[in-house]
Amino acid sequence: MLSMSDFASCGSYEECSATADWLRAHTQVRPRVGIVCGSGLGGLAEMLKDPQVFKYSDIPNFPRSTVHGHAGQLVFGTLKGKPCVCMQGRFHLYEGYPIQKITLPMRVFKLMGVETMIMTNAAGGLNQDYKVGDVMIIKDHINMPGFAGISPLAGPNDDRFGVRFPCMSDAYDRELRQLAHDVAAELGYSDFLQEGVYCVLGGPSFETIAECRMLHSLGADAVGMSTVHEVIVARHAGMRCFALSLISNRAVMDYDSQEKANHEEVLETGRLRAQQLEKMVSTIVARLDSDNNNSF
Ligand SMILES: O=P(O)(O)O[C@@H]1C[C@H](O)[C@@H](CO)O1
Ligand code: HPA
Repeated sequence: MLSMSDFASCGSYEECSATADWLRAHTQVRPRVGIVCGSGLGGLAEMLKDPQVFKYSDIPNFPRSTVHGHAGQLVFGTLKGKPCVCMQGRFHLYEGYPIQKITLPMRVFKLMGVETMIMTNAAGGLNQDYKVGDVMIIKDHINMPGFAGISPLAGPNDDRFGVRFPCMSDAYDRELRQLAHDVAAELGYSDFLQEGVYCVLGGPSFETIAECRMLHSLGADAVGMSTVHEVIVARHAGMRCFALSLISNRAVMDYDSQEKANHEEVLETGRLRAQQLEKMVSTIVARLDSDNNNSF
């Protein structure tokens, strides 16, 4: 159980610096790219060469992963020659952590030198054109917990990370999205590639039919329980963000349907698309320097 003072220090500059210092002392890798693996997508971490693996339970100030399909370890290594850090497992609001704790790794990565974040997740498809197994480039989000005042940036702003009122209209980097389209076309993946709006809810219950209908009518193409909080903190700290949703199931929109969302189906879809998703992410990482004028 966290005390009030634990809550106050969650995600603070001092806490994040202590974690970044500890990691720097334990690995030679100075990552420029951070990757977050969604449910069932942990195989992304296994692409890293010369991996150095830290269990979350061994890293100061890191929460533990509690969800099946989230291994709970941080992997440092290189991907296509680029120094990377990969979260093999993320944290979710429904696990009971303060939202600032969920997003602490983003600030730690920033302090370690990460410039580009690539997030992945599993999500329910609301868009009626989407099929299970489609991969959606996130172009924008709807932050439902944010409407209720649940924000990782709530509380005093620390200017060392970013400004009090960060802009979110450019949260998902336009050039990286274009790069993903180009890479998918080259790999022959365009048939299952989509681009759309991701809506985050608190979970852990899946949505009711009425909720799915409402979210769809609001303009959401996919619904999930993660990513957005990480993106908000990463953007606040000035990192570029790119995010992919694997449409692991179709959200139930019809009262006659017998379909029921379940975590096993989510993990199974991850297994089916894992290789292609890994290929797509690694090719994007390989191209980061030449196609996006960044400073590798
Ligand atoms: O971490 P992600 O967003 O991929 O996890 C999704 C949302 C829930 O945690 C879980 C539901 O199956 O998968
Ligand atoms: N709803 C919310 N989160 C999810 C879903 C869903 O249908 N599928 C995977 N994560």
